Amino acid sequence: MTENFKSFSDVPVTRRQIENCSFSNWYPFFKDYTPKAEIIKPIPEKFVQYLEQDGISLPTEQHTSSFYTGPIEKNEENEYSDWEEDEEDLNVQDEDSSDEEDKESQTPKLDPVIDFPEFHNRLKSVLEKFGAVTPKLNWSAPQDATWILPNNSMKCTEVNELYLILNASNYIMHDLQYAFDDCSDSNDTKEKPTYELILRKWFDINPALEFRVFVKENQVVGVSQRDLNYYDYLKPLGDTFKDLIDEFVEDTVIPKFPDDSFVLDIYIPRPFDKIFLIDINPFAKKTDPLMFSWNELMTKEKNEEDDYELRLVLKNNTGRFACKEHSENQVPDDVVQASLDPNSIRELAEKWKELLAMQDKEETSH
Ligand SMILES: Nc1ncnc2c1ncn2[C@@H]1O[C@H](COP(=O)(O)OP(=O)(O)OP(=O)(O)O)[C@@H](O)[C@H]1O
Repeated sequence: MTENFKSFSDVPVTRRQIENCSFSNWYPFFKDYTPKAEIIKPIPEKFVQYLEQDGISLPTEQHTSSFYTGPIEKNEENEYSDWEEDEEDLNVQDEDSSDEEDKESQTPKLDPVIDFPEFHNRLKSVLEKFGAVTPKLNWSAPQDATWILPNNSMKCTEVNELYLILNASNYIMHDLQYAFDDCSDSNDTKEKPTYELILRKWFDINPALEFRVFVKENQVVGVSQRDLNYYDYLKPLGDTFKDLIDEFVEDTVIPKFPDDSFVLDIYIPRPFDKIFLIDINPFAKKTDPLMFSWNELMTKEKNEEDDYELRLVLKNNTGRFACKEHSENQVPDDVVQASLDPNSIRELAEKWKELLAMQDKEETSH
């Protein structure tokens, strides 16, 4: 083990390292290995404000979404609600805050067509070119907000879907507000990053064939399955995957990527002869270690055969790792179904209210 990595708390991550993982900084090096993408950089300041504002206001041009029924309000935690109860709750606040809210509600919401029309048209033209896209900002994709789209995925085929999913995501807010929070040199400069929007052409990915590769000081120290479900066909393919990963890291990534420790997200589709690069993350706590722990990765040394572990969910440890990521996505099936149809969402709201009223009655009678 080298002196640089004694224990997990000793791992410094710098602003530069985070910036190196920003999509537009690595994409030009690995274009041949990355699914098609369009980078919009810089994005207009007004669009950043639009993402940060309370609530979602969709463009004033004709709404084409079949599921959009009106404004959706965001609360302080960037969560959404259009229940009346919440509005009533808000009224029981001290005068100052209600004044502030009055002011806020009087502030006109930004509107893409009026406030950033060129950017809005650019989004539409990329959608036309690619057919379907999945968005991300510099580092994060809105994986926590798929519940807001009818297909319950990050696939966007129209511009309103882009606005909805980006606005609903806390992961997107993280990129906007906390990107450099854990950096050892984050206090040196308060300078904000140059924000970018990435529109990746959609393709159907088999999650079983996505892997996360941990590289420490130019050595692969571990590879984890990314989707933590059990797939019986993965184990016999282990050696094939490792050969491809070794070659890709040594011959393609290390010669071009500026840091010597990093984490790759890769995809190895059939017939298992090529690697696609999905993302590069910092070798740091903010990157999910998946089936490893960070302590384990930090202290990992190659074994005698100069080998590392490809960790898979096995039949006998299915329960240990099987969990749904991005738990925000776990909404009741009724809600997902209702989001497909405006009438159903109204019915669901009514039912919900009735249930709450019944519950209230029961509680007061006890
Ligand atoms: N072009 C694409 N088409 C369809 N799905 C995609 C595409 N690119 C990425 N994905 C899916 O989106 C997921 C998230 O993408 P990505 O890793 O870039 O986001 P992220 O926010 O950096 O995630 P994490 O925080 O887990 O690293 C990928 O695991 C993959 O399943």
